Amino acid sequence: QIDSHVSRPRHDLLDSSGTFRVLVGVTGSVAALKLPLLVSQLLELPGVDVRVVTTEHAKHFYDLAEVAVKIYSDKDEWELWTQRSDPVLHIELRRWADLFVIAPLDANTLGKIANGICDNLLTCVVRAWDTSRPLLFCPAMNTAMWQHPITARQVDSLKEFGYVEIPCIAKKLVCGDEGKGAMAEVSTIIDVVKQYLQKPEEPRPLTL
Ligand SMILES: CC(C)(CO)[C@@H](O)C(=O)NCCC(=O)N/C=C\S
Repeated sequence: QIDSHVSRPRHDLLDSSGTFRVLVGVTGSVAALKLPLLVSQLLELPGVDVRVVTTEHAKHFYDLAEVAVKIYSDKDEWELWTQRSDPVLHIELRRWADLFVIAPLDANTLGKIANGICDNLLTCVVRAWDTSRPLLFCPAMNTAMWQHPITARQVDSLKEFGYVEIPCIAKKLVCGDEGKGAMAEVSTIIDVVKQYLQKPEEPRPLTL
């Protein structure tokens, strides 16, 4: 249980009524090291509640203890659902969230989403996402990966689905390459999220 060894507020999906609910998706780019910063900046926005959904590869890049909100990963899906009457976590998460921001979106998960592959908790939330709600994505990958012709095709696919790109930027990357591929600055991501901060009108049933 990922909560066992860190003392942080035990948030679950029940305690965030009346707020603007932001789900952060994090995938296996080294830019995932920015997750604690992104979460802490989001928590400073008025009335915002945050949950995280992580892929397994992303876990290599951030320190769990530095993230003060609940982080859902693949095993949580299977711990929650053991029999027919149990809730389905990726469906609970798509119902809960008013906005989904995937930061960083690595090359692998970009490819999965562009093709409807849903082989983990994060991609299942995307696959079930209600496109009337904003889904923002922040690509981050090595410059050579960014320049591969398939990248532009897949980014265009996500835009056709109605998802909003927060473009990557040029930087000297951690692997020493210089060029595009770095995740947008956290301050940029926060500025974009702020543009969506009003509650949808219709009341929504709180589940779980
Ligand atoms: C990590 C950070 C944020 C430091 O400024 C920046 O380099 C970045 O966004 N990199 C993401 C690109 C990437 O995944 N490179 C992988 C191999 S070069």
